[in-house]
Amino acid sequence: MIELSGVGFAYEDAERFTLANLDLRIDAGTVTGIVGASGAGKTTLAKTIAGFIPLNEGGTYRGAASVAGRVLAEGTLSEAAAAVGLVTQNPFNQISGARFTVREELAFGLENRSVPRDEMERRVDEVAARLRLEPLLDRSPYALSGGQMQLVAIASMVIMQPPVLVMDEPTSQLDPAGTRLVYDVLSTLSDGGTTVVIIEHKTELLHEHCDSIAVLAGGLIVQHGTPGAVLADDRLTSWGVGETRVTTAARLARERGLLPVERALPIGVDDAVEAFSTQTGAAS
Ligand SMILES: Nc1ncnc2c1ncn2[C@@H]1O[C@H](COP(=O)(O)OP(=O)(O)OP(=O)(O)O)[C@@H](O)[C@H]1O
Repeated sequence: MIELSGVGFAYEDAERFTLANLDLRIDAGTVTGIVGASGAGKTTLAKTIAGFIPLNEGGTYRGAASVAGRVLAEGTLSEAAAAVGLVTQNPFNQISGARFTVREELAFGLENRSVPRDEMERRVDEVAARLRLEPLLDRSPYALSGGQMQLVAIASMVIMQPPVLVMDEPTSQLDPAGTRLVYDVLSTLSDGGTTVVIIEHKTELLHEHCDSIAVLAGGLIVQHGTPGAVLADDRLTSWGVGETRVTTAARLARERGLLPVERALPIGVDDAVEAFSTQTGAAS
């Protein structure tokens, strides 16, 4: 379980706290989406869950953040990295720079943990198959497209099998097929007990794949609940979060009297079909 209690953080020389007295509980083995306006502090929250804040970032920190009962701030950065894998927003920065091929890059973290060679090779093959990286294994990590680099950055974190995986906009450079691949891998990992936290602007994806969604605004978690409850919340756009296209269409339909005002707005296609079928049935 991830538990943040009264967490506040102000970057060095910043005029205000980016995170202000923030509380958040995330159950183990779930997939949780974090949403919020640009600049709301989502990346800062991701770094806090991973222990990078305060361990590797100057500034003013308060409160307590724990993962599986351990306060990461009380240990070392490498202990924190073993507990929480963080896939950062820019995959280029995540490439070690110490290895010549994607295969070696994927094995890099395992080498540092002295994982036996045969197990290392098995895990490289497994993650490469999962994320369709086989054709890239002998290429230089720097000779990849942005999307390919993003998949390698994700794979190099997934291969470490951390109990918690935090991903900061992991599909920002991926096409729909790559995006689906990543979300399928995340679902499989969470089925296996991994806790996944994902920062993502595409609310359709969060609706499909998350157990819960938390909204960050004004340095606080202002709403946390099921995707259905959060994405249908009338305050969503005022928090700078985009509703799904289905919800937008349903809202227009409601304004034109095609859906009753008391009915919760649908979020996904299946809910919409049900909402409009019921409506048609009631009207006939
Ligand atoms: N290293 C830093 N030093 C000083 N201020 C920072 C630093 N990183 C972020 N900030 C500030 O903290 C605030 C939150 O930034 P953060 O990147 O966490 O937001 P975000 O919600 O992830 O934004 P986006 O959706 O645009 O990625 C912003 O005002 C930003 O300018």
